[in-house]
Amino acid sequence: MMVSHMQLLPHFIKQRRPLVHNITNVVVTNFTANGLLAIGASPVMAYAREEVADMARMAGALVLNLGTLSAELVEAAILAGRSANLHGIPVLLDPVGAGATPFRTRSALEILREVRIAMVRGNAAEVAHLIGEAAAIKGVDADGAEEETPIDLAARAAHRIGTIVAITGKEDVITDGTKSYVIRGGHPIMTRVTGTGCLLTSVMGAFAAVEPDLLTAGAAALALYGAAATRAYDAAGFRGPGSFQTAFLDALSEMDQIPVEEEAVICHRVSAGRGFLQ
Ligand SMILES: Nc1ncnc2c1ncn2[C@@H]1O[C@H](COP(=O)(O)OP(=O)(O)OP(=O)(O)O)[C@@H](O)[C@H]1O
Ligand SMILES: Cc1ncsc1CCO
Ligand SMILES: [Mg+2]
Repeated sequence: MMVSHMQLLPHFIKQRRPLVHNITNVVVTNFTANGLLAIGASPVMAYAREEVADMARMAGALVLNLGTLSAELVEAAILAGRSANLHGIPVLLDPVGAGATPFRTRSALEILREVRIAMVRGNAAEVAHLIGEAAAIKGVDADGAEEETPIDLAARAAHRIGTIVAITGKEDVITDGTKSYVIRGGHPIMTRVTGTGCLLTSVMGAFAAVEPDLLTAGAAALALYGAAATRAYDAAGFRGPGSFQTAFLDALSEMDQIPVEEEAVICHRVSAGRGFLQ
């Protein structure tokens, strides 16, 4: 079922054009809107306290991103999140820079307390800080080549926070604490284009809007996003981060025609809450 079912989801997005309400950061706003449009979703950015609850209620998913944080943004995120919770709409959290300042960590934790979050997506450092494990992050070697697969960290976070947790990097992992996927794809050039992580969280929101099994939705989004990035890098005429960003938007618009290799998606089951059996 796995990959073949995942492969259907981009078609559903193009058919249903789900509204994705983003409360996001000023750096990635345009890229996020264009990326969501490319896959066939309907993006909206709305921040005013006066309207966030009404907008969230109409959406297929709500994405909260803490990249350019303020007290007002946290307030709006909580109002929108509570409205989404009330109406059964999945809420995703991108805790950008958690751990970088106390305000960022505190705000992410406050949102996790006040809103029922379905999915958290961040890099390993951000997720580790959310569960107070900053010191436990394994280092990357000098070339950044040997990053540890953070599957156990993701599972601990899923248990402690009580959400699905996705950690991205060289390899992506996603888990609900019981079942997990390790996904290979993408390209290192993605770290040289700002907002590839932020857009990914919003793309996961679009997938969550069309697939009620949120772990499957998240894994499918990671796999197809990575496959689109690989296709973009391979596209003729690639010269650097600028042309990659353009090629990536083009590849995202063809997501429904990009095959995901079976070997790129590995499913594991948690054994007794720690360690994984394939
Ligand atoms: N070394 C790498 N090789 C392949 N893909 C990568 C690599 N690093 C990141 N990616 C991909 O880039 C995307 C963004 O992940 P990343 O972990 O960089 O997010 P992030 O740190 O939140 O980024 P940002 O904050 O800039 O939005 C994911 O699809 C991930 O798979
Ligand atoms: C560069 C930057 N600063 C705050 S948010 C952001 C975009 C990546 O999340
Ligand atoms: Mg990020």
